[in-house]
Amino acid sequence: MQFMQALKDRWSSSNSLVCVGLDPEPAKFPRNFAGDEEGVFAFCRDIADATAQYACAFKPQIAHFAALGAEGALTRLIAHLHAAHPGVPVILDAKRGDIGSTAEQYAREAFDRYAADAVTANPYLGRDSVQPFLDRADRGVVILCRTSNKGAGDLQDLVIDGRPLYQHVAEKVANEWNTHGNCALVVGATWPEQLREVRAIIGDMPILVPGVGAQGGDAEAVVRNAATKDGMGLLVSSSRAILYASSGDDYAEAAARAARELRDTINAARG
Ligand SMILES: O=C(O)c1cc(=O)[nH]c(=O)n1[C@@H]1O[C@H](COP(=O)(O)O)[C@@H](O)[C@H]1O
Repeated sequence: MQFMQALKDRWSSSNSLVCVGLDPEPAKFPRNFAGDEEGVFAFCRDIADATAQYACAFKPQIAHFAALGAEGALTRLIAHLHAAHPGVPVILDAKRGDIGSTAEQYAREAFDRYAADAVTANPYLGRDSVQPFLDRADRGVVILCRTSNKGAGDLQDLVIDGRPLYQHVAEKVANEWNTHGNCALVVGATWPEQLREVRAIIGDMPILVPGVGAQGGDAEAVVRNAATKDGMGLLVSSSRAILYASSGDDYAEAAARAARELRDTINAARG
């Protein structure tokens, strides 16, 4: 099924806008998990299985696997997510983008090697650098717009033709790049004002919103500023606050509780 349709179906069936981020850091694992490929896979699998009922999507972060030499765990994890939670789209957070011939390999990596339903992409090399992702009409392309980090404004806020660069990104993606209807944008939860501005530019296009939980973003403000009129349109993503809610034997229950609480906070704000 197409990523966008799968996401819409999942928003409805789960009644949740929570995206569960899977960023393994073995130093934070409960003591019975090793930091090897098997431990990384088993920990992420347990968290995913415990939180799936509260998730509209999963988002594994590729560097957290690759830095450990645990790409095999990432392959196994995504295969497990598809098999055990077939309705939940998987977004590979890789923030790719490069000259066309290299971007083509990145698209193959995300969609064919890892079988992700969507991938995050960096637009700053221009359209041709994300075209191989855009061309895969059945997969999602989640493009950085106004990132959650402190330095986001260093470049993304530079004013060109009277508007900050991130607004140009929003406009270009919505009006020019989204020919297959498979694009979404990334805007950090740490920037509620910019979320409101981006929503005004892009209509109903989905926004991936990292930055709640460990980065301190306000989930209620995210919903108030950026939900679509029908109370959808958002993937509010949290990694560490869910993954490492407890380092004890109750790690899976604690993760489920953290995901449920985030869902409930969001749903209360959706009204
Ligand atoms: O594309 C992303 O997912 C992303 C974009 C952004 O602007 N900020 C951001 O934090 N992320 C990712 O979202 C996750 C946030 O993790 P937590 O702060 O632990 O919830 C990390 O995997 C980041 O790489």
